[in-house]
Amino acid sequence: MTEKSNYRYLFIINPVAGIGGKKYFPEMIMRVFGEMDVIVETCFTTGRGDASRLVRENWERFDVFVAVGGDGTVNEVISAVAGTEKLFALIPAGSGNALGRELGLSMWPARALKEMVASHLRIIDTGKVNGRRFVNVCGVGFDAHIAGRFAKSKLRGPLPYVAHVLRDFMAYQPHWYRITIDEKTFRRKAFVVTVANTSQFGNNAYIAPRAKIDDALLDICILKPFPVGVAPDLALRLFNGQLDRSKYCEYHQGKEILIEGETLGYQVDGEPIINNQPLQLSVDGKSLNILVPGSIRKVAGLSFAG
Ligand SMILES: Nc1ncnc2c1ncn2[C@@H]1O[C@H](COP(=O)(O)OP(=O)(O)OP(=O)(O)O)[C@@H](O)[C@H]1O
Repeated sequence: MTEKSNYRYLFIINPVAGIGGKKYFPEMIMRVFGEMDVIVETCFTTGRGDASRLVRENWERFDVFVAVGGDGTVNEVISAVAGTEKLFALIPAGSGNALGRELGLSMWPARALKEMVASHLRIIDTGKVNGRRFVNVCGVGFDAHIAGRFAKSKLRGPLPYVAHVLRDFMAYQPHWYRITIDEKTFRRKAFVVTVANTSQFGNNAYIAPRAKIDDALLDICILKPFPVGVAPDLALRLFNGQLDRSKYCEYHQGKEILIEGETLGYQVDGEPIINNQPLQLSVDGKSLNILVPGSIRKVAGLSFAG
């Protein structure tokens, strides 16, 4: 691998992620990185799957592949980079920005860029679901339903998420699932079953507050059916990192998870997948080289093992 001072960076920018245009991003990136004696190029994605393609097509020319966008863009880039010697980095510019928030990165792209100049290497886990990688969360139930709604929406940013949740929450019916965690099987009726590598959905909604990004474990949060009157308490707990202490939440950790059920559309890092296959999940410990800023700000839920 190339010495750090000679890293060659490819910034992969999703022009439709989050709110606000991205036209000025290449110039901003070149302003910050152009002053360093490193090779830097930028490119824009043109649609779903393009970020992975851009990594693959430029594999030999770069050492660091930087996702500039939200968790969907992150997922596409890490899917091509994890399990190899190449490096991943991130400039959060999406709607939920789960990984960026988990890592304590600035939500201001210009600032996150400056912080990236003085970054250091960490090695983190990724998850796999039916052969596909994820870095944040994968889930069935209401979150998958909302991911499907959001993917069809033209509006981006955090507010459309809230609008979809408020609109569909009352009518959503919990489903039965057969869940196997490291060979122990049980059945649960659940509103949400989330399997998490990091602690949040994005926007600081901590669905799995005990998750650590490098402990070689997946955290499983089962949110059981609850009376409508409890919803404000659960929402509060979701955002203050206390959901695991609710009696409606069942919390596990494991390495191999199987989820079976009749309604198995699921979400992977916020992207909806329509599929009726059982979900086979596993953790791939220390499988992603990631550059993170030198002084990570302390945020609730951010935790590295050890
Ligand atoms: N040029 C493009 N036009 C339309 N869609 C694109 C384009 N480039 C990438 N995409 C797709 O846009 C989708 C949304 O991207 P992303 O998830 O990064 O942003 P977001 O949804 O706003 O943020 P977050 O996932 O953090 O909530 C992804 O499915 C991605 O594949």
